[in-house]
Amino acid sequence: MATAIFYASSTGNTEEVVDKIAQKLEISELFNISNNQEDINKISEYDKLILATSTWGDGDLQDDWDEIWDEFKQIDFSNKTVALVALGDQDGYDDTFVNSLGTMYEQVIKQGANVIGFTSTDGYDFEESTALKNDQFVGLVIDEDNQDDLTDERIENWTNQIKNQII
Ligand SMILES: Cc1cc2nc3c(=O)[nH]c(=O)nc-3n(C[C@H](O)[C@H](O)[C@H](O)COP(=O)(O)O)c2cc1C
Repeated sequence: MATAIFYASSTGNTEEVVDKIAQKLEISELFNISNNQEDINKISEYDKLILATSTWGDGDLQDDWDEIWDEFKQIDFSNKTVALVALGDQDGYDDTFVNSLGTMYEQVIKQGANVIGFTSTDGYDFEESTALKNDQFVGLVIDEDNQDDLTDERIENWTNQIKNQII
């Protein structure tokens, strides 16, 4: 079965990152839930998924994810392999850095997901984040506000890391 990416983006940063990931992994099934929140219902049709969000407010999920969150919580993720991506700003929000990733991770594992694609915190500088497990980020973390020069390399490394499990 094909792999799909579901994402939402307020100012376009996550969208840009998702487009690059899709290109690297040759994934053509992309669903922007900022355009159509109903698309969330299609998650059940895939057993391999990449979910991407940015972080807003005080470590919150991006607004469109937030709006469908009650529905999202009902999705059964058992037998699904999931890789997570989050965008944040480690300088401006160093005590809630990519907390949206932590929120998404906790929810999908509660619903039975096999989450892959953890990454090192080397090269990031922040005080606190809920997106950590055993000192690793529970997905790919991108900071377009402070480290956009590292984005392509981070995407390259991460897509190579997950390729065999997600495609
Ligand atoms: C008002 C506001 C609140 C934010 N809150 C957080 C936050 O709590 N933690 C974090 O890591 N990033 C935070 N960010 C940074 C965004 O997640 C970041 O700019 C991201 O690249 C936006 O992606 P998008 O355009 O796809 O929505 C915030 C940005 C703004 C403008």
